[in-house]
Amino acid sequence: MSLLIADEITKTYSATGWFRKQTPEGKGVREISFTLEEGSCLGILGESGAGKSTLGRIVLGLLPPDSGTLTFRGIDLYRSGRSERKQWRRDIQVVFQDSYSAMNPRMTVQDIVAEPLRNYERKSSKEERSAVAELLELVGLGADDMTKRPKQMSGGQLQRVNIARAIALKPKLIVLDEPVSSMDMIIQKQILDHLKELKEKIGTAYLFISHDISAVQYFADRVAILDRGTLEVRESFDPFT
Ligand SMILES: Nc1ncnc2c1ncn2[C@@H]1O[C@H](COP(=O)(O)OP(=O)(O)OP(=O)(O)O)[C@@H](O)[C@H]1O
Repeated sequence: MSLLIADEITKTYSATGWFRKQTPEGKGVREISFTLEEGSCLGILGESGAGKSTLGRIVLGLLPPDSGTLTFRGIDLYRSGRSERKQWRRDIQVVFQDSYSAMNPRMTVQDIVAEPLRNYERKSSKEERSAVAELLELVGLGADDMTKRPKQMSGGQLQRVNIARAIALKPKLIVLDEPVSSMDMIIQKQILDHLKELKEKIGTAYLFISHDISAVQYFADRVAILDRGTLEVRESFDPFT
């Protein structure tokens, strides 16, 4: 059974008020279908405005579709009950492009990474500290980074903190929404290599959303092209066809 099945998902935005001129009726995503297997990576490639974030938000449970179904581990997510939704929030995590704005600047790295553990698991402070140290090590940071605050870290380091937080609960799936877009090439490659390594170590699947052909080609097992709201899954991907 596939980990995630999107079946004919449609979400269109109705243009109202000021947006009436800017957003022609019907923008969004239309009849999107794809499957994602456990431990694999599907790249969603699309240019600005293609509907990438819309799709990401639907998968994260933040935006109910108008029609279609999203089945995760055999459960129809948008028609599921409270406890299944809680499990969904735990099993599907996200890493966004803008690592700095995704975190509270007053919190320490330890607090940021420990947040999901505090929400879902009961750990003593000693257990929490060693869990956070282990997570930081997994993403190539050190235990001495624990006491730092976001302002004391580089963009690449902050994105590693975000990744450590995203993997804290050993999710089944991570939505990577342009996770390396704001970084220079060397840091991009480091982060992507680290994410690849984590995929092998913890068996997480990824939905890798990006406008960057080379990053998607380098990182994803399969690629789907999102073009003005419609999705075409390609088994093999040649950017020039
Ligand atoms: N809340 C909204 N109300 C109206 N239209 C919206 C809304 N959100 C997105 N849209 C429109 O839907 C389309 C898809 O937007 P979306 O943000 O999903 O695209 P994207 O591929 O993520 O773009 P980008 O890479 O620029 O972030 C765009 O034309 C956008 O203007």
